[in-house]
Amino acid sequence: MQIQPTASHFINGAYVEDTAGHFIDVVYPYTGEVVAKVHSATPAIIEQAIAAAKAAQADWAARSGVERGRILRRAADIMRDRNHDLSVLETYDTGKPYQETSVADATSGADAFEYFGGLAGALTGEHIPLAGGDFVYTRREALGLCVGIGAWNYPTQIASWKGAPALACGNTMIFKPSETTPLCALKVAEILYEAGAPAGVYNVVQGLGNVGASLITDPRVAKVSLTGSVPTGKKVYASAAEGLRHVTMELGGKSPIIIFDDADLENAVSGAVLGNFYSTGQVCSNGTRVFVQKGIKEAFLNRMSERLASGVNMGDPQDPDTNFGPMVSENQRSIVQGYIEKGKAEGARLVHGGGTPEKEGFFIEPTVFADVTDDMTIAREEIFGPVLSVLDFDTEEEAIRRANDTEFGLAASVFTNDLTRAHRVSAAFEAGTCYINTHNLAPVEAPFGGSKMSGVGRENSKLAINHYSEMKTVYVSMNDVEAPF
Ligand SMILES: NC(=O)c1ccc[n+]([C@@H]2O[C@H](COP(=O)([O-])OP(=O)(O)OC[C@H]3O[C@@H](n4cnc5c(N)ncnc54)[C@H](O)[C@@H]3O)[C@@H](O)[C@H]2O)c1
Ligand SMILES: C[N+](C)(C)CCCC=O
Repeated sequence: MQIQPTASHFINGAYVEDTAGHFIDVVYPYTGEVVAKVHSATPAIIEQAIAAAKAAQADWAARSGVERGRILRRAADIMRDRNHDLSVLETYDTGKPYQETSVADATSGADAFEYFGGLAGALTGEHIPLAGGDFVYTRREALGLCVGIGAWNYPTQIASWKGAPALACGNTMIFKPSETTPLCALKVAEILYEAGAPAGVYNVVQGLGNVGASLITDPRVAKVSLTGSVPTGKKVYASAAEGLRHVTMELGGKSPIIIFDDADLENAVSGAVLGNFYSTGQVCSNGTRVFVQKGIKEAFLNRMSERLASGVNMGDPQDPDTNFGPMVSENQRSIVQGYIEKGKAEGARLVHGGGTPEKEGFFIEPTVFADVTDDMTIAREEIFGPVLSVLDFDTEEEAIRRANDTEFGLAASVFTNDLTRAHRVSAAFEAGTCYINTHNLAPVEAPFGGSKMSGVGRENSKLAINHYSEMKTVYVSMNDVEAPF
């Protein structure tokens, strides 16, 4: 497996380098070793990428949707064929276990290219008949050059979820991965080019926030789509607003899971496991505030502790038997440790985990707190690590009110066997993505995104097309022009 990429950036159909850019170390979270180095983009690299993407856009948009779609579907096939290698790379980049990456990352990227490749040929405007024979038709047109900026938890998926709808609509893209996980997006660019995307259609440049900031203030850029934290989202949104650019903001969360007494306990525990410990808790939509009705609280805590004690296999993430990997970085681990200490200090009851195992890598144990109250720091702030907080409640009204008492609104789920309650609670949730009797599934066919401070716009599904295209109205007169003088 080649970990060091051919060069740091992929621009205009080729790997390019500018060694004047400062080094970014790629650290394998399991060993702490530097496994690759990339150079941050210099102003010359940024200019090269913008010029290439801008120059390629008109020709790409002028091709038929069927042709664009064929290229995207070919890219999906290549991604599936190379799933193993892409998953190994994703594991080096993030530390997530291969057991996860082999089913959730390149496969999710391939789904996006297949889905939006399928839609590309079906993108149309409409015909609107008017009085007197006049009519209007609308043309669905690309926005132009789009910038994608990624977080570090799903580098292949984020590069694909942004690239697929953008390219399907006839836009070109410059994608800047997170500086923590710079490798996977380069493979997405390579595959798209190999699949037939013309040079300049999908480009990748490396760098920290300053590179992202330079990209989105360039007047040639029409749209920015960010996946990242709320503080970054506020800055990027404000900056995009200066140029009235289109935006999609996929930001953080502090999502609730409500478990009623009548829920299937085993399913509820499984949902809370998926919603807290998958990807070692580094998932935006995690349901980290688990509201459990008092009647089943102790049973829930006991079963959760048993499942964690017997089921977690923490270790070498490249070993297919490992199901729990390290945190992405030393820094992220110490942030999470800080929250665990705060939880203890503020009076939450530590039920499971809380420690850092004596082994190499940035590991932290899956951690469960009970008796958490709404005002505790661990119940209010996004931790982005494997820390589950159990809060108990009496009534449905109370659970909904407390679940919604947050600035975030990314996801929410309800576990109950009462059909009408399930739909009532889902309707009451202030969140963009809700689940009944499950958590954290994100098929490409369904819109994904947040409300309140968790985001603007939606990724995936047919809705994403609206976020990467705009309608031009053409009024056609079939009559003489009536004028007052
Ligand atoms: N809603 C979603 O779909 C989703 C998915 C994954 C992660 N996230 C969120 O992402 C966060 C974790 O990721 P992170 O730590 O990489 O987030 P982050 O906000 O620190 O960084 C995200 C990206 O923004 C770039 N950036 C930083 N400052 C910038 C600026 N001023 N201008 C332009 N770009 C800038 C970074 O270099 C990085 O590529 C969490 O809050 C998580 O919830 C959200
Ligand atoms: C597909 N998941 C697991 C819901 C992750 C979506 C991206 C959030 O971090």
